Amino acid sequence: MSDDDGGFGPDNLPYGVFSRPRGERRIGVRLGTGVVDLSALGGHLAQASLNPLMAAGRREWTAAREAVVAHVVTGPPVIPLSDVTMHLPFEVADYTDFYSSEQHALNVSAILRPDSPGLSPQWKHLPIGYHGRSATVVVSGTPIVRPSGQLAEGVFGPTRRLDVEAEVGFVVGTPGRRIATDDFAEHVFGVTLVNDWSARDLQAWEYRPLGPFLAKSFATSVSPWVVPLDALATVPAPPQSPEPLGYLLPAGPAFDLRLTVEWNDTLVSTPPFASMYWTAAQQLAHLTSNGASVRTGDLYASGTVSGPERDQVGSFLELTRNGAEPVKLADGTLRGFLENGDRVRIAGTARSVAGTEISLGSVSGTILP
Ligand SMILES: O=C(O)/C=C/C(=O)CC(=O)CC(=O)O
Ligand SMILES: [Ca+2]
Ligand SMILES: [Mg+2]
Repeated sequence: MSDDDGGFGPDNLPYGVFSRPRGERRIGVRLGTGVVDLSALGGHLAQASLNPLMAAGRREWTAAREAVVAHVVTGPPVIPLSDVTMHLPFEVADYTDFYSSEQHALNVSAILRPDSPGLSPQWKHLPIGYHGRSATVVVSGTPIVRPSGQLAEGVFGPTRRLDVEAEVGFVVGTPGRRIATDDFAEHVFGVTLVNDWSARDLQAWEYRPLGPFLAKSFATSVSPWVVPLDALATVPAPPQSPEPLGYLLPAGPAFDLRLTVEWNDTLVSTPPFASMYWTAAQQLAHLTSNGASVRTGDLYASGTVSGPERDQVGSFLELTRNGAEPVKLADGTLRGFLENGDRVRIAGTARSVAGTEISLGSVSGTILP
């Protein structure tokens, strides 16, 4: 990452939607510490959301990126981020969350189900997921109000085990159904960072047998920046055994993304995305394999990203062993789960197709009572 652009140089150019005071929403790309207004380029770039561009398909995406790169080299004005408000960059259609980190699944199982630790029998045969709530996907910086709910039998109140999940989101551009893994890049527009906030006490009480419901539907935060697939270098997917069924093959590309999790400005974890078991192409193939359709603006998230080390986990449930082993923050205070006023920032870096280190931006949220 070069010092002067902070990972937001001309090899990156993630898209976002910004406004200036009393101004309308516009599409821009991040350049250094500012944003370049793309409205002068016209067409799908002169809109208030990324959806029209996302709906236009892969050829248009590549053409738009070429036009943006050509525009950026002419030295256009860069509006400082401090002068703009960032918005949700696209209208979220459906939101789906997967569970594709083997290490995360093993950790959670050992912590929450010590009587039967390990992967569930289908785990290596299909990418497990659930359908979430798109209406509560919010842009980074939106305060997160501590949810209330049933915490245990006869107890309704504010969650005492509010947690984060560091994830990578994939944004669908072109609609489709029964999408082959080879067609991943025809349908997926780009990548954004996701924090899938989770209330562990609600979750433990409500989730069997149908899975997460209110424990995760209250808020999901996303970065304001969508990094186009065209910007990202790919790496080979990790080996899978047993071999998945044919509709999940070939596995498709993997991405060497490195995340960081900061709790009140203390770096507590560095989750490695390259270690994910199921690829984003397999997740999309599975999601649509029954004939279900995806549409422009669908967001699907990887699942919590956890590596093998204690300081590589993507949730505080894992980091603090369900609160039993608190972490010490830089100010000397101890934390098991989130307290009111706490702030979490998930950031990430990637390798660009040009071989440079680029930033995925960040997703932050502060907890309100
Ligand atoms: O294993 C469990 O009981 C629970 C797991 C999760 O809460 C994780 C989830 O939402 C899916 C993921 O992010 O990997
Ligand atoms: Ca999740
Ligand atoms: Mg959520």
